[in-house]
Amino acid sequence: MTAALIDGKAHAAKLKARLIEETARLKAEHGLVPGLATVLVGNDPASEVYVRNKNKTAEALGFKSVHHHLAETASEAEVLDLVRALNADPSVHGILVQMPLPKQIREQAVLDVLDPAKDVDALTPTNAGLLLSGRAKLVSCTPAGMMILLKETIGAVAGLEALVIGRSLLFGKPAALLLQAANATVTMAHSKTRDLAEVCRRADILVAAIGKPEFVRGDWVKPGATVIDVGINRVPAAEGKTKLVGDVAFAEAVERAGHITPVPGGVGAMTIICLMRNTLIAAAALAGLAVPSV
Ligand SMILES: NC(=O)C1=CN([C@@H]2O[C@H](COP(=O)(O)OP(=O)(O)OC[C@H]3O[C@@H](n4cnc5c(N)ncnc54)[C@H](OP(=O)(O)O)[C@@H]3O)[C@@H](O)[C@H]2O)C=CC1
Ligand SMILES: Nc1nc(=O)c2c([nH]1)NC[C@@H]1CN(c3ccc(C(=O)N[C@@H](CCC(=O)O)C(=O)O)cc3)C=[N+]21
Ligand SMILES: [Mg+2]
Repeated sequence: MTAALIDGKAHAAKLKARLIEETARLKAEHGLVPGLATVLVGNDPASEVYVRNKNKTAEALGFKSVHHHLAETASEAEVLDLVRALNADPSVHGILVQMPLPKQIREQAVLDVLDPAKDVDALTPTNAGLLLSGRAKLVSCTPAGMMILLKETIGAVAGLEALVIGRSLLFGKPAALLLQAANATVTMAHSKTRDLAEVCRRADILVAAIGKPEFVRGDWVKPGATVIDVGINRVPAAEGKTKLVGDVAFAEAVERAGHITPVPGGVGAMTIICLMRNTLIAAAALAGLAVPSV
């Protein structure tokens, strides 16, 4: 059996079209222009590319977009001051602080000052807690993108065995909560999990967010399962070039899975557009308007 590919780009394009319409409506009816501020600390080339793509997409939707780039050596106080200034800026509705941060800066300290109403990554304790309570206003971008792809490709996940490998605040934890809220039977695995291959073989939905290239092998995949590959790993390729691979050995897994997300062009392609959706939702909520159902 060869799996059907889940086309993240196509689903992202559909959501983008709806967001363009809704952004135009907010502007025409309420004079509201959603504003996204991105903060990058340091010079990680991959992070620079992603943050640039976030600003470009914001502009393509008709958002206001501002970028703040701080030096690798920036102090925690500098980052906190910047976040406080963005909290206070009424033209900014979404603030994204690209992770990871240099080691002199505690991520927790940054998330403790970030206004939850502008926390479009949903990383603050308030938004994480609201998700836990089933009352989330802003949902983490990549997990939200995963849920859209699952709904559009396999429909209901109720009663299915879902496995999430990885337990980060950015992906694994919120992804597991969303799957559980959709009535999947959820297992969370991590670096201390014993016999991961056997745990994987039970999963109807196998989600890998590990950060290790092609770690999940094809024979770990239950035949017919839906595989969501969150990993983004740049590895050496032919002729001194590099290429992106996921956390799943795609060529093997595609022979066993029912549906699978490629890397790139899978769930990663949904992340940025879900960030824009959160920025639009945050802008409407901060302006006291009905939250658009996009
Ligand atoms: N496509 C997208 O939009 C996004 C992609 N990513 C990508 O997803 C990947 C994961 O990132 P992120 O969620 O931030 O996770 P982290 O990098 O913060 O953590 C990795 C997780 O994987 C677990 N892990 C590590 N080694 C193993 C192992 N041998 N077996 C089982 N589990 C293991 C860790 O377990 P433990 O907790 O025990 O240490 C940890 O929970 C990265 O490649 C990242 O680039 C992330 C976010 C968005
Ligand atoms: N505060 C914070 N929020 C994040 O959401 C966040 C972060 N920090 N740190 C790093 C990870 C990683 N991440 C990705 C975003 C977009 C793609 C993406 O656009 N992927 C495309 C293109 C990949 C490519 O061609 O390079 C794809 O998979 O098709 C991937 C990964 C967000 N992250
Ligand atoms: Mg740090």
